[in-house]
Amino acid sequence: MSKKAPAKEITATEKKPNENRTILAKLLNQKENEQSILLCVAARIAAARTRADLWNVINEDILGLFGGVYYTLCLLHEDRRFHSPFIHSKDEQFDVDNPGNPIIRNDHPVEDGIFDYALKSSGPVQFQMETLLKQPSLPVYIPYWAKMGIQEMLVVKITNGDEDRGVLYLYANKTGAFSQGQFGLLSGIADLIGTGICNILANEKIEEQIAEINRYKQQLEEEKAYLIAEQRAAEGFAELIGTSPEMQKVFSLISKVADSSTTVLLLGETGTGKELVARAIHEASPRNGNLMIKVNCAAMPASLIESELFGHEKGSFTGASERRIGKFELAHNSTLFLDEIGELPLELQAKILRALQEKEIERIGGKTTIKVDVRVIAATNRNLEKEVTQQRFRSDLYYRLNVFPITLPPLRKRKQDIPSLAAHFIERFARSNGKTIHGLSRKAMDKLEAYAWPGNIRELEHMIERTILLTNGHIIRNIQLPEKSSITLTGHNSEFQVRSLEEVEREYILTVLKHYNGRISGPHGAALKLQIPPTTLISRMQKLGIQKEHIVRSSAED
Ligand SMILES: Nc1ncnc2c1ncn2[C@@H]1O[C@H](COP(=O)(O)OP(=O)(O)OP(=O)(O)O)[C@@H](O)[C@H]1O
Repeated sequence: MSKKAPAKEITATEKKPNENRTILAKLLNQKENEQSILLCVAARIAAARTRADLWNVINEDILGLFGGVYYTLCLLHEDRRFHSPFIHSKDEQFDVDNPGNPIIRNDHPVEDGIFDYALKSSGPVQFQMETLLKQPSLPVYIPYWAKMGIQEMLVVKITNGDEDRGVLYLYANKTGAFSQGQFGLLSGIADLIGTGICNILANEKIEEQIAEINRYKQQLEEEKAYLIAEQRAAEGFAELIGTSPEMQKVFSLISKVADSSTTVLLLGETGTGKELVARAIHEASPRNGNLMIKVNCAAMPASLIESELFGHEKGSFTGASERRIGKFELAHNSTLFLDEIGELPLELQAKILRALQEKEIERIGGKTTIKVDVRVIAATNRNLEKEVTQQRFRSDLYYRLNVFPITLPPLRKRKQDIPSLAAHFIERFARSNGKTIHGLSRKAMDKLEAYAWPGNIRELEHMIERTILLTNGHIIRNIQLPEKSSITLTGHNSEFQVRSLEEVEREYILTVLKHYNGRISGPHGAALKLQIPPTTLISRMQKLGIQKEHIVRSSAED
C-alpha cells in the first residue's frame, strides 16, 4: 500500500481552487448584487425632485440595506463653518424636547470631530458609541444618540464632483450592524446622493422663483385693477361745471398752477368738487400721460396708511408677507392726490413732510431710499389753520402744503351754478337709466335754489339721481328735499315724539363727532370712543348722510 500523502496537503492543493472559485463566485455575485442595487438606487435618486422623494429613497432602499435604524443627512453651509440637517428620519422618532436633538439644532460646527473627520476620509467611517463616549469633548448629538440606544454610527461624505456637500450619518442600535464589505457600495450611493441633492436644491430654487413670479404677477394684477378703477373714475369726472364768478376764479387758478409741479392745497366743504379739481389740474399738467394716484387718508386705520403711502418690504411687520409698493412710488412722474389730509395722524405728517422736502421715500423695513418725482395735491374740508393752532396738524407741513391754496366755494354761495349742474346730472342719469328727461319745472328749480345744500354738489348729484328714478314724464316736476321727519304721538303723552332709530343714531354720532371736533380717527377721534373702527364710522356717516359740514355747522350753532 502506497503511503498516502498527508491528508492536509492533498486537501490544501485539491481544495484551494474550489474554495477560490467559491470566493470568486461569491464576490462576483456580490458585485452583481451591488451593481443592480446601485442601478436601482441611481434610477430612484435621478427621479427625485423633492426632499420627500429623496427621503423615501434613503428610508426605503438605503437605511435597511446597511443595517441602520435612523439617519441624518447634513449639508455643509456655504461658509463651511456649520452644517445642518437637510433630511432625516421621521420627526416622531425623535425626542424633540431634547436640546441635543440633531434635528432641532440647526447649526452644528463643522469642526466637531465627526463631520470634519468624515469630510477628510475617502470612504465611510465607522464609530462605536462606547468608544466615542470616552472622548473628552463631543458634538451634542453623540450623547443624544447614545441615549436613544445607538451603538454604532457610520458616516460617509457626500460630494458632487469635487465639491463637498455634506455627510450622511447612519445609526444602528447594535454593534456589528455595519459591514465593511458594503463600504464600497455605500461610497457609490453617497456619490449618487450628492448629485440628487444638487438637483433637488436647483428644483427648490426654481419653485421659489416661480412662487415669487406668481406673487409679483398677483401684485401687478391688483395694481392694474386699481389703475383701471382710477381711470374709470377719472373718465367719469372729466367735466367741471360752473359759470359763476366764484368758479371762474377757480378755473383761472387751475390753469395758472397746472403746468408746474407746485404743491396744491384744495380747501372746501365736503362735496364741493375738490377731487374733481385735483383731476383737472393733473389732466392739464405735463404729467397727464400717467394716472393720478389717490390716497384717502381717512379711509383706513393709521397703521395701514403708512404702508399704503410708502410701501413695505416683505416681513417688515406681522402680516407683511409680500413686498408692497406704496402710492408715493406708484405716483412717480405723476400726481399724488392726498384726500382728507387733515385726518392724517401726527407721526405720519412728519413722514409726508420728509418725502415732500427730500423727494425720496423709504419703504417700511427697507434699507435704501427711493427717489420719487411726485406732484402732490392735498385736500381737506377741515380748517387747517385752526388744526395747527390746536396742535393737531404740524405747522411745517401746513406751510409746505399751503404753497398754492384753492378754496372751493360751497354751492349755497354760487346758486347760479345750480341750473347748469342740475342739467348736467339730469342728462347723465337719464341716459344711464334709458329715460328721456328734458329738465326741471320752474317750481322744482325754485325749490333746488332755495335749499342750502349742506352736502354741496354731491348732495345735488344724489338728489337728481334719485329723482330720475322716481320720474315718469319728460319733465321733473316734483323733487323731494330732506325734511325733519318726526311723528308726534297723541294720547297718553303728547310731548313724546317717536323718532326712527336712524335719526337717533344720526344725532348721537353728530353729538360725539362735535364733541371730538369732528375728528374721526386717532386717540382723540370719535371712532375710538364709540369703540368702532374709523372705516365703520365713516361708512355709518355716509349711510346716515352726515357730512363734515353738519358737524361744523352744528358746532357753530351751539
Ligand atoms: N363743478 C362740478 N361740476 C360737475 N360735477 C361736480 C362738480 N363739483 C363736484 N362735482 C361732483 O360732485 C361729487 C363730489 O365731488 P368731489 O368728490 O370732487 O368733492 P370733494 O370736495 O372732494 O368731497 P369730499 O371732501 O367729501 O371728498 C362728484 O361726484 C363730482 O363729480
